[in-house]
Amino acid sequence: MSSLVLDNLSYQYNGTAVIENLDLTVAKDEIVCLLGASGCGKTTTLKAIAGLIEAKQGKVFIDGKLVSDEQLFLAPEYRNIGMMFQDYALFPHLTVADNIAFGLAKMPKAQKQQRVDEMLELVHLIGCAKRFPHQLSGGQQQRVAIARALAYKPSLLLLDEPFSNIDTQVRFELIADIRRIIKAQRVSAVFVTHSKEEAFAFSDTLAVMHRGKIAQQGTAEQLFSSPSSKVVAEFLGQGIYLDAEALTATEYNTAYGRVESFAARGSQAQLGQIYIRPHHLLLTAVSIGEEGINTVTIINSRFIGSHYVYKVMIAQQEIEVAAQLDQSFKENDQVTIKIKPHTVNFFAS
Ligand SMILES: Nc1ncnc2c1ncn2[C@@H]1O[C@H](COP(=O)(O)OP(=O)(O)OP(=O)(O)O)[C@@H](O)[C@H]1O
Repeated sequence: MSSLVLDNLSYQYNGTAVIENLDLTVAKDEIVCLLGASGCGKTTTLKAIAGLIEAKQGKVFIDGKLVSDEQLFLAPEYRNIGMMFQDYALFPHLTVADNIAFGLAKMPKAQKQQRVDEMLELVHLIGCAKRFPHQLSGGQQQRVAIARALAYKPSLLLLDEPFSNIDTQVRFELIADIRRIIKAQRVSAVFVTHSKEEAFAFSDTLAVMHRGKIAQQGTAEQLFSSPSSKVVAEFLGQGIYLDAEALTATEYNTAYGRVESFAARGSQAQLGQIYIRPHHLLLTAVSIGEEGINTVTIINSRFIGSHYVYKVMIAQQEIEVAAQLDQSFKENDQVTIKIKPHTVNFFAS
């Protein structure tokens, strides 16, 4: 059974559609990231799942139970969800232990103490039980927040940009740690962010949102290598479009030579564009007799320790290409560009 199903969900603010016919499924024990540009409707979707807003169009099921549709609306406290936000939202006047125990009011005292101890151990804060939130670092406060959200064993955890107030230096350690904690508790989660790096590090699958809809859901590798639309391709990484003509199912002709694909083209169309990412490109010195063929100019060059990064202009679009240390070029050098064989993303025109 899925932990969460959103079926044809829509929501408007003052008559403006913010979520439109959105479908999303979160499997048991899965962490799904809602990823998308600012204003695409991520937080609104999370609020509709939590019951913080009433979505009258479409259905929300949590653990197979209908919690919201045109007629029914269950308040957040009846949805068995845990929530975690970017501003920690801990109670400042309560100790760490009391913050964690907050949702366990109805539990017998001894059991409550045991659960708080378990959670403190899980988040590595055993020695901090009697401290107050202001005596903790940002990362420690988020550990308390996750302990509090998980203490009453919710079916589903909702996280809205929980790492954005954490220093970049410790952020990715905290992300790995909170992922470990969620996996250890076998809880499903929906995580909202606009950061691809956080999404890659934290989630099992990504759901890219665009204008109130899920554009595509899949693993990072699936979305990266087989984006279903230009929106997904562009969101997942810097690249450029080249006009292309399909020659065979696996070969294309472009202004920069022929490109071979590892996978057959999905569409019947012959004309369109292919999306090229930096790692598909190879820059080499111009060989004698090949001057002018597939050449580009180095706009600028940066040495970053393990390799060089060269900015070049291809089909009126700038792109930065990494090259090994033995490929040393300087500004204004002419170089030959080659598109390596790869799984080509072709979009029919
Ligand atoms: N209370 C509100 N009243 C009116 N419009 C709102 C309200 N809250 C959000 N919106 C609008 O709804 C749209 C979606 O907002 P939402 O907060 O869901 O986006 P988001 O994808 O989470 O963005 P961000 O990454 O910037 O947090 C935006 O255009 C926003 O301005």
